[in-house]
Amino acid sequence: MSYVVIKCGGSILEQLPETFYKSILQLVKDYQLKPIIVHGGGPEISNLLEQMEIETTFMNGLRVTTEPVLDVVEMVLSGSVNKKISRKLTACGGKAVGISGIDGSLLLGKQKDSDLGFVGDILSVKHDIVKELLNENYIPVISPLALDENGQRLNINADTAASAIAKALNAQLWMITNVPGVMKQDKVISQLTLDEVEQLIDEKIITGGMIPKVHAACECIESGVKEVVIINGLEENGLLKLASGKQIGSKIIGKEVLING
Ligand SMILES: Nc1ncnc2c1ncn2[C@@H]1O[C@H](COP(=O)(O)OP(=O)(O)O)[C@@H](O)[C@H]1O
Ligand SMILES: CC(=O)N[C@@H](CCC(=O)OP(=O)(O)O)C(=O)O
Repeated sequence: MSYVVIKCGGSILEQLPETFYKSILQLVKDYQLKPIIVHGGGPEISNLLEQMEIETTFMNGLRVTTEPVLDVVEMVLSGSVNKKISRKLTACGGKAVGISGIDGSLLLGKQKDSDLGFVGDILSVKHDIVKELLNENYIPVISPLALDENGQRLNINADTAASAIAKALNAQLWMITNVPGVMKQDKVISQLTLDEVEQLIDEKIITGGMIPKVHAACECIESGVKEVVIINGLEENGLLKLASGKQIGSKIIGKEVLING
């Protein structure tokens, strides 16, 4: 059994069909994989903030997080979004358990940059709770919050949280989003090296929410994670295609693979 972290982006969550959740269960049954879901919820947070007339801004794809914003982030991520995913997996016959990165002291973070407020980087992952759930055949569904060493809550970008968890478990990382991968001039780039990622950011071809995503992907690859791919959640049987080794979406690789020697 090997682990796979499936990061579900808020950009696509509302549109994921029932077959997506069913295929998560099929990964267990037919491919001997142990899935761990890490989810975002950026658009849902922005919607509620707007309804509450709380202003929200982003810097390089990360939400500037004041105390009132943090309350909404926790409410949306660990509340409605987390429970909705658990409910959908349960409705398909899965054993899902929704937790946040705070539960079981899973994610220890530290404030990233004072300009971003309560936004964190991950210092360590205490994965006991995840392993115990997996051992009992539960599917962990994790929302991206962390505590710092003083017990302060931190808002963690979901790609960053997924990457840290994949690294800690030496799991594959599949990032599910609303685009077919990293795009350049309307075409998907099927393989990208770490250097190419930086170049595309410099050229402003990779922008916004794709920046934390590719950075999280690169960190994983640098620390030895076997496979990191970015795919569209609406790709038909996308998860099963990945499980059977088919090349879809964008794969982040350490260095160029020379096909003919
Ligand atoms: N080069 C690029 N290729 C594909 N998407 C890009 C690129 N640059 C920026 N993006 C944006 O990144 C978005 C995905 O990031 P984000 O909205 O944070 O998604 P998620 O909620 O799934 O994490 C895409 O919808 C697209 O608007
Ligand atoms: C620090 C930071 O930006 N946190 C994100 C957490 C949710 C997230 O990452 O959701 P997506 O995967 O849908 O983008 C936020 O507040 O929107």
